[in-house]
Amino acid sequence: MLGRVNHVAIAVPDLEAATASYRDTLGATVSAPQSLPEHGVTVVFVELPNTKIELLEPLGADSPIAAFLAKNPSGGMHHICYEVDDILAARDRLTESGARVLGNGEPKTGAHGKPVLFLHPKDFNGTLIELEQL
Ligand SMILES: CC[C@@H](C(=O)O)C(=O)SCCNC(=O)CCNC(=O)[C@H](O)C(C)(C)COP(=O)(O)OP(=O)(O)OC[C@H]1O[C@@H](n2cnc3c(N)ncnc32)[C@H](O)[C@@H]1OP(=O)(O)O
Ligand SMILES: [Co+2]
Repeated sequence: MLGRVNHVAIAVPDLEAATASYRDTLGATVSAPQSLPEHGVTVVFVELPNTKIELLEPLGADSPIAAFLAKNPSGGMHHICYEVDDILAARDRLTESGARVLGNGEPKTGAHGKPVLFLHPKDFNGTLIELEQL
């Protein structure tokens, strides 16, 4: 069911500072910031030869990353995103096996304009999983 790792996400308290670290200290290519109100985050993508790093900063009062940052004030690894060919088939298989698909179970449009879903971290060894259909 799982394809390539699309991105690894890091929640950060200060997106501008984190972007500068990756660009200026680590010498990486970074995208412009993209605000995604439906997801409650602003993101910057760091482009790597084999995958991407997604830097996430909270946006708005109900950001899903606010509680995570309250527990990890200097930031931390937040989720890993795997590519899938058929997100609805993946969702149905996961639901049947007892895994919790977050939200109402319907995919939302993610940062790349593709359908995404999230799986509860407690069902996957303490790791929040995002699935993205290419
Ligand atoms: C830009 C769009 C998109 C993309 O295209 O790439 C994105 O990536 S958006 C990214 C942000 N969106 C999301 O994270 C959506 C899914 N997340 C959620 O629905 C919630 O954050 C959550 C995972 C259900 C947690 O919410 P909540 O239950 O309200 O928070 P708690 O603090 O009570 O957490 C319960 C429990 O789970 C642990 N936890 C929370 N987040 C993580 C995490 N990222 N990784 C590992 N574990 C996590 C948390 O510590 C709690 O555990 P206990 O303390 O042991 O109870
Ligand atoms: Co993501």
